[in-house]
Amino acid sequence: MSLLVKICGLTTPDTLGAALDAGADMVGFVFFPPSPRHVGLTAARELGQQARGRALKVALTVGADDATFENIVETLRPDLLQLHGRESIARIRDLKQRFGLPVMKAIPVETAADLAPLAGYADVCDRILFDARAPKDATRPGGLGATFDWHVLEGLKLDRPFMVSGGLSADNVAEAVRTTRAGGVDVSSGVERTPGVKDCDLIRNFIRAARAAEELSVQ
Ligand SMILES: O=C(O)c1ccccc1NCC(=O)[C@H](O)[C@H](O)COP(=O)(O)O
Repeated sequence: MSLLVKICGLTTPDTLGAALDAGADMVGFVFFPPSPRHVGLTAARELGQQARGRALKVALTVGADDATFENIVETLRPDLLQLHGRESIARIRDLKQRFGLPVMKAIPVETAADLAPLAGYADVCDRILFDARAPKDATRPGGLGATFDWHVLEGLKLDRPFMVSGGLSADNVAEAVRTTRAGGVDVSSGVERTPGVKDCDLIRNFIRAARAAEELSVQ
């Protein structure tokens, strides 16, 4: 079964090109100013044109308002909206109707109790991303390079495709897929030399390692 591989937090043409050339299925762009990976609208337009037709473009936001989404849709032309804030189910329905785009909701995970809202989100979202819950003092809700206990997802029965993220790297991605049986993997810090600075070789190594783990995914 094929495994979706997402490289998130891309900000430059060369690292985006490395991800595309290495066969990333999804490329993520962060629209959250406190993030070291935040992209402005001019860069979003240029990177979006570079990725068009080569991978799914994912726009990542945190509690964004409609005007922000309108600017992102006009410049990046995303294929998928990834919501990392406290977006309600009603807000997600509204966004899907307003922009006509599929939505992937990020669910922060630390313990099994964090799966409580899952059913409601799975009813309205097209995909689910399980990510490590950020510490209370974090300056952003994701992209922190920390794993969560993947056994929390062991045996999960979900009628929506889901991805696993949080602290993934070429060294642990196979174990993450083996434990969670996720249909996709998502990485940001694990392909960076310093926060926000992606490394082409790390990107290539991660994608190679994820492809090697594909047969472990049952989605
Ligand atoms: O990446 C960010 O800077 C970010 C900022 C605000 C909200 C979410 C963010 N990233 C979300 C992602 O999809 C990351 O790829 C995911 O959290 C995994 O990140 P990492 O642990 O660094 O691989």
